[in-house]
Amino acid sequence: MDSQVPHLETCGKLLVEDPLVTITPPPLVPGVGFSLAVIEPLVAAAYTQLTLAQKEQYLSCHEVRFGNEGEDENSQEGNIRDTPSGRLLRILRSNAYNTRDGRVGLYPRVALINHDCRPNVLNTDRWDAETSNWQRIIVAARDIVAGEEIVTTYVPLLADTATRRSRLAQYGFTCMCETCSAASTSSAASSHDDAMRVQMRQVLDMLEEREEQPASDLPPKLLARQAAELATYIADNGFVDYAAGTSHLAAVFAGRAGDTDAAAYWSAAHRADLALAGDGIDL
Ligand SMILES: C[S@@+](CC[C@H](N)C(=O)[O-])C[C@H]1O[C@@H](n2cnc3c(N)ncnc32)[C@H](O)[C@@H]1O
Repeated sequence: MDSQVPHLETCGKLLVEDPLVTITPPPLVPGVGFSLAVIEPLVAAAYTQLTLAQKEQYLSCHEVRFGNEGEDENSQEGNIRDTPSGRLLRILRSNAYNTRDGRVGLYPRVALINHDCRPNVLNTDRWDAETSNWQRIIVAARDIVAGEEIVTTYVPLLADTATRRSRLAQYGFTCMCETCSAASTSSAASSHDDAMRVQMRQVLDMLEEREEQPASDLPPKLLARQAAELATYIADNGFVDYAAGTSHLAAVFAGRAGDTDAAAYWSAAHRADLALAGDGIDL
């Protein structure tokens, strides 16, 4: 363990980064994704605007290449050509984040962070009026001991192992984090973990729908209990990407059920979840 690396406490802001490059992608093609052929010249044009040092930073980012991609025109997996702009596009595909205004950005330092299905940081974004950029912010979601790897998630975590792995395939690896490795053993604990993630996703979808369009088919007290269970599950598991949203739902449904104590409790939890990313931004 490296004694020079400090022990990081929950809420510690680890990294704030401006995008090196952003592009506005064409509209998503349903079932296909973004058209790589349209994005390639956009990336190449953005790259030419960079300084030499920035270009080096861009090219230092990890590049995922699938099988014989670039060599075989009939390859089914992305098939980005083996050209300089093809390489730029592959780097963007391997590391980019969507910004909240519909753009796609490359953040080279954030891009160094590996994936884990139980991450230890919140990885979010914030509008920076000074630079007119969506900055990415990395915040410790729990205490992190010196020498422990900082890990984020590349995919939604309220999904079972097979679903998470299939979404991670676009990054060119099979996740073997502790959670996924346990799933390979088909242990009861891991089956339970998978089942809970899926069940909580269903509860989240149901509550989000009912928040928008209240329906009278379920009693308010039952909805409040389910929202509180969901928010507690998210907090207990450290799935901070979902924390602000689920504490908000727990406060809303407690209020609708007339439980003022619970509404106050979850409102305070919601404020704390927002504060984790700083500036009270809504996740
Ligand atoms: C955004 S980059 C992360 C930084 C990269 N490891 C590097 O050294 O620059 C994503 C790539 O890192 C690797 N990676 C990230 N998380 C991983 C994991 N849990 N298991 C195996 N490979 C992983 C994969 O090659 C993936 O395409």
